[in-house]
Amino acid sequence: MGFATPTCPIAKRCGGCEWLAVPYPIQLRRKREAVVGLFSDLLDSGASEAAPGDVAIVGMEAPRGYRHKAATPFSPGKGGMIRSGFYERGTHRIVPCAACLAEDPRCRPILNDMARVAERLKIRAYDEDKGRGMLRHAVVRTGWRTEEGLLTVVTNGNTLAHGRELAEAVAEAAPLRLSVVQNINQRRTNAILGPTSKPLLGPGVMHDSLLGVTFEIGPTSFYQTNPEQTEALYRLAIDGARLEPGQTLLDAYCGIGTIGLCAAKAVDGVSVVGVERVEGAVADARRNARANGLGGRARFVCADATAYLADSKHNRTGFDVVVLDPPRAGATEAFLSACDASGCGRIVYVSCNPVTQRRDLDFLVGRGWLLESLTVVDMFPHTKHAETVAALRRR
Ligand SMILES: C[S@@+](CC[C@H](N)C(=O)[O-])C[C@H]1O[C@@H](n2cnc3c(N)ncnc32)[C@H](O)[C@@H]1O
Repeated sequence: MGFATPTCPIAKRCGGCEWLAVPYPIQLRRKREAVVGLFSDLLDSGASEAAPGDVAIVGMEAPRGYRHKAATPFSPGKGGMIRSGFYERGTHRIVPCAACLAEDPRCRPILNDMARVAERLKIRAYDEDKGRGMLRHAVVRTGWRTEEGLLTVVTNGNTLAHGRELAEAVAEAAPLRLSVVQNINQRRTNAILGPTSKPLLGPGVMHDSLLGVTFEIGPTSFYQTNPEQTEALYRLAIDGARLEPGQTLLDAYCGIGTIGLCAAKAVDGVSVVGVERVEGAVADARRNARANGLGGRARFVCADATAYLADSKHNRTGFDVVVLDPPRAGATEAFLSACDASGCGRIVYVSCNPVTQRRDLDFLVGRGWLLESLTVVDMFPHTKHAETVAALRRR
C-alpha cells in the first residue's frame, strides 16, 4: 500500500482527525491491535472459535473524502460577514475551512457558499452569547451512488427572510441536485437540529443506495456517513447472519432499516422485523421497504428494543437470527437475556464502541454463546474510532 500521509492546514486547531500524521497502514494496525487487546482473553478462550490472529481489519483503499455528511456552525463576523468552518478544539471559536480532506470534496464548498450568499442577502448569523440572529448551522449530505444532496439550514426562528432565494442560489452553484430544508432550533443548547423541518427547495429528502437498496434520507434520519465502508460493514453482518430462505431476522436498533433491508434484498425468502425507537426513522424504514419492493417481507416496529424483545408475545414470533447495532452505550442485559431466551440460533453484533461490545459479549458467552468471528471495520480513517462486527452462535 503506497499511502502518502496527507496534511491539513488546520489540523492542529480543528482536532477532528487526531491521527492524520500517522501513516494509514499504521493507523489500521493500531486499531486492529487495540481491538485484539481488548478481546484477547476471550479470543484465547474456549468460548471463541476465532483466535487473535483471525481478527481482520477492513480499511479503505483511498482513505480521503469518505464523509458524505458535513456541518458548519455560523457566527457573526465583522461588517455583516458570516463565519463558517469548524469549532476550534475545546472552544466555540470558528476556524475557517476551505476544504476538508475527510469530507466528500463537494460538501465544504456548498457550506461556505451558503455563508457568502447569506451575507449578500443580509441574513444574520446567530450570536450564541446574545441568543440573537438567524443562521445557526448548516448540514449537507451528498449521495454516494446518486448525484443528489440535502442541505439543512438550521435557523433560530420560523421565518427565514429570503429563504427561497438563499436555497435557489446555493442549489444553482452546487455540483449535484440539491434539495434544501429549513430546520428550526430555538433551544439554547449544543444540539444542532431542532424538532421541526420544512422544505425550502425540492422534495426535502435525498436518496442514496447501499448494496442495491435505495434509501430515502430526510434531514433528521440516521444514515452512516461513510457509505463505502458501510457496505463493507453490512456485508460482514449479512455474511455473519448466514440467513437461509424462510428464516426471520430481527434487526434491532435498526435506524431507517438499512441492515435488515439489505439482508432481505441479499437473501430471497428472508423476512425481517426491524425495531427502532425513533418514530421518524421507523416511518422512513417502512417507506424504504415499500419503495424497494420489500414491503411484503419487512416490518418495522417503533419501540424500545429491550421492551420489544422482552415481551414474550414478540419472542414467540421465532427469530432465527438477531442483528443488533446499538448506540455507543451498547445493549442492555435485559435485551441480551431476551435474545438468549428467544431461541434464535445466531447473533450478529455490530458495534461503534468495542468496549461496550466486549461487556455484552461476556454476558452472552456466560450464557453459552460461542464467538465465531470478530472483524474490525475502519469507518473513520485518521481518527481513533473503530467499528466491529462479531458473529456468535448458540453452542
Ligand atoms: C448506531 S445506530 C444504527 C442504525 C442502523 N443500524 C444503521 O446502520 O444506520 C443506532 C440506532 O439505535 C436507535 N436506538 C437507540 N436506543 C434505542 C433503543 N433503546 N431501542 C430501539 N432503538 C434505539 C437509535 O435511534 C439509532 O437509530
